[in-house]
Amino acid sequence: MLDQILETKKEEIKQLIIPENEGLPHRSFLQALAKPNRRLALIAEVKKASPSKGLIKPDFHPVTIAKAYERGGADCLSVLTDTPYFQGKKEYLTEVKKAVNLPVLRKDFIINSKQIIEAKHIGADAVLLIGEALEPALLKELYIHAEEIGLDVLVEVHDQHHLEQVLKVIKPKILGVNNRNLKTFETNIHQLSGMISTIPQDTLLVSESGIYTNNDLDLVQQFGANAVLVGESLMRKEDQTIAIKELFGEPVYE
Ligand SMILES: O=C(O)c1ccccc1NCC(=O)[C@H](O)[C@H](O)COP(=O)(O)O
Repeated sequence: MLDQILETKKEEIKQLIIPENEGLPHRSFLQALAKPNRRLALIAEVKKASPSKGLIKPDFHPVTIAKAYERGGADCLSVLTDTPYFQGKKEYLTEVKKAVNLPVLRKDFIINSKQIIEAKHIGADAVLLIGEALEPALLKELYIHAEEIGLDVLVEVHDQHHLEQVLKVIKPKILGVNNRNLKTFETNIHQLSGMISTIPQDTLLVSESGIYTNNDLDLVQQFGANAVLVGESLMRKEDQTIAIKELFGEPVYE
């Protein structure tokens, strides 16, 4: 699946026209994660559908969801901008950025500098770079480019091998360990546990995917995570503000 997605991205890039606007004022994704509202920082994902789960939220209104996440105390947002596989849109990111005061990550499959420039123009504060999708030299080039134009970068890996490959070329300020294997879709909430000793201590560590319960939060925090990226489990609930409070084990007053 990952290979198929990357082929689609190569085709999209051929057609890509970067909008001629100034972008929107930058908000620091890194600082928001470093000073979280709770014991673990929360990146809440605006996600309509996914290759592994199909349609997650039929009644999908990205701005309403983003505002509910903000009310629930999310520290940052992640917005899917991929259309073919996640039913996301670039416009959703711009609309969300204008509607809330939180930093916003462009969640997509970035393989080319043009997509990074585009991310800035549509209002993103941060971009995702996936270790499994990029040769180390290209990852380094894109990372430097993103930082140069003022974007934060979430560098993601799934396994120890790719972690070591990434650390040979860059020292990411924010590192995500994806509990989901993007080739098989299997999720393993323990994915981070064996990797912590390789991760530089001052790196902000995000546990991503397959997080459903307060026990899951306890577990990834024990493994050393500073933040979590959560999509499906929040999106499946009727009210995303309540969903966040339930995830963090807080009382919900209706
Ligand atoms: O979610 C998928 O099915 C997926 C498939 C192929 C590539 C990437 C995929 N997901 C991207 C993500 O990293 C997640 O959207 C994110 O970590 C949130 O995960 P979850 O809480 O499990 O929705």
